[in-house]
Amino acid sequence: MSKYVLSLDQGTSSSRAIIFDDKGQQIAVAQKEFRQIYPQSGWVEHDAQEIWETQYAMAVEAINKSKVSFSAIKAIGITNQRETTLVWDKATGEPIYHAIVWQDRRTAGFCEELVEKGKKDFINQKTGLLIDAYFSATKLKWILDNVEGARKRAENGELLFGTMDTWLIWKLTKGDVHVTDVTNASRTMLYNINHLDWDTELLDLFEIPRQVLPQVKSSSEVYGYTAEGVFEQSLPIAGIAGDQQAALFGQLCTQSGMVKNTYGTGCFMLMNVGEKPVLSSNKLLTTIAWQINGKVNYALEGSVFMAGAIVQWLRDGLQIIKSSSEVEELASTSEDNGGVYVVPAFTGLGAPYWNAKAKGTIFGLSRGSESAHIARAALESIAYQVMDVLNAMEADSGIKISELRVDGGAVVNNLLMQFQADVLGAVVVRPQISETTAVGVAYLAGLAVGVWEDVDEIQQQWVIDKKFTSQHSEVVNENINQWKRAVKAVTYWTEI
Ligand SMILES: Nc1ncnc2c1ncn2[C@@H]1O[C@H](COP(=O)(O)OP(=O)(O)O)[C@@H](O)[C@H]1O
Ligand SMILES: O=P(O)(O)OC[C@H](O)CO
Repeated sequence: MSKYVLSLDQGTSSSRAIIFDDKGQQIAVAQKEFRQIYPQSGWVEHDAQEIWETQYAMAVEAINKSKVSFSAIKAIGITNQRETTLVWDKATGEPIYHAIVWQDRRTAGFCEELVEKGKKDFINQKTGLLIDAYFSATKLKWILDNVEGARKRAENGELLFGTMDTWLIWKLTKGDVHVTDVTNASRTMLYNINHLDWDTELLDLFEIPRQVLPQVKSSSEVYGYTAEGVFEQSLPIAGIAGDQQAALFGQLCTQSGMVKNTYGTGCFMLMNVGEKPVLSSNKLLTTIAWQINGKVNYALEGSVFMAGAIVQWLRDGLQIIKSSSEVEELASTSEDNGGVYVVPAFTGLGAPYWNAKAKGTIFGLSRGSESAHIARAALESIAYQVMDVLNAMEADSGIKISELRVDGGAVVNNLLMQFQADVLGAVVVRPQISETTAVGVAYLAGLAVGVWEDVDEIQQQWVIDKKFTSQHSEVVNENINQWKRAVKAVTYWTEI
């Protein structure tokens, strides 16, 4: 009889639930978007109750759609938007404030102060992270400082902190289990990735009482069981991973030097660097990839803020396409970019630049420029940004990357994938399973309960859909040079 795993994929814009069978095949999926709350410019919040309600409803819907019996579902795996920060009352289960989302910039000023105080290396060596409002620590501090009475209640042990994995498990177990895993902990800026524990000096720096923090577990073990009445039958919760780490696992990048890139709204590239952390000299992050059977794997990570989002802008802002999928056809009507370059720094530039003040810019317009050139330049800009991150990764790791495994909504675009291979001078490989995040955590959960014996067994389930081989040429070299000049010009504009 087949065995099944339920994956809960709690993302930034929607809650999804997917049932996988033991061949890694998707049996049923349910997805629901929830509200994005923008109380002020630069602030982004989620209603944590809505996250729980949508995630729970999707789990029930996916189970019903799958027609799989509860006894055949062997485990639940949870993967989530990372860093998003919630504090709730231990006794009532009520959040004391909305969840502050990873994109929220309200603590940027405090982060600048920390940099000015010379805390950069101190924090980087302990956490692998750069000081930024992106991570949970300053968000948690903000809640304790700004919600009336919160700090006192936290010190009295009345409040709990968690990222979305922790919150969902606490709800699924009706308040019985308060845990997270190493991958999520490694994004808080409170966790020491060398000692694998919350770091006392960091807790002091950010004034965080230890008693609010969840227990940190591996990414693959039974953390607890769903409480009575949640589902028809109690199910073990056996896998947790931040969504980008889950995708790295779902892409079976289990050997040191293997790299995946996810092309969604933004891009997240992760490289498995093995069992020792590698600190970056090129403004990448060091993070924990997973912990299985006591063994920790580390990763280097680079994020690009604007990837698929530039295509959304062509659709909603410029209105030169009606749907994202039309971009490939429009870009293909021109043989080249006609000398047009887009630097999509609409919300600054991410890795490896970390220029928060950069603005989006289009270069090289002429009377002959057409919407096709802009569409092509926009797609090319995604590939150049990924190239910059990959080059930084090669420099940090000392490894020449010859293959990039890709996933995410934009990888259906063959023109983009071919151009990506061309500028990287590497093979771009698109697997058949597109839900790499959800399948990644299904694997982590299934490994813990024996659905799969080991990684070797899972390895065979990763099947290639299409390989894009590099056709690197002089023209591509020239394109890359022009891109570099464009980024320099944007940087100059920012400085002025
Ligand atoms: N054919 C396409 N070419 C390029 N980008 C696309 C295409 N189809 C979808 N996208 C982009 O992919 C993104 C959605 O991917 P998804 O993985 O669902 O993102 P997220 O998880 O960040 O919401 C959108 O930004 C969309 O514009
Ligand atoms: O929910 P996603 O797919 O946009 O991913 C968000 C990342 O985990 C943020 O670090």
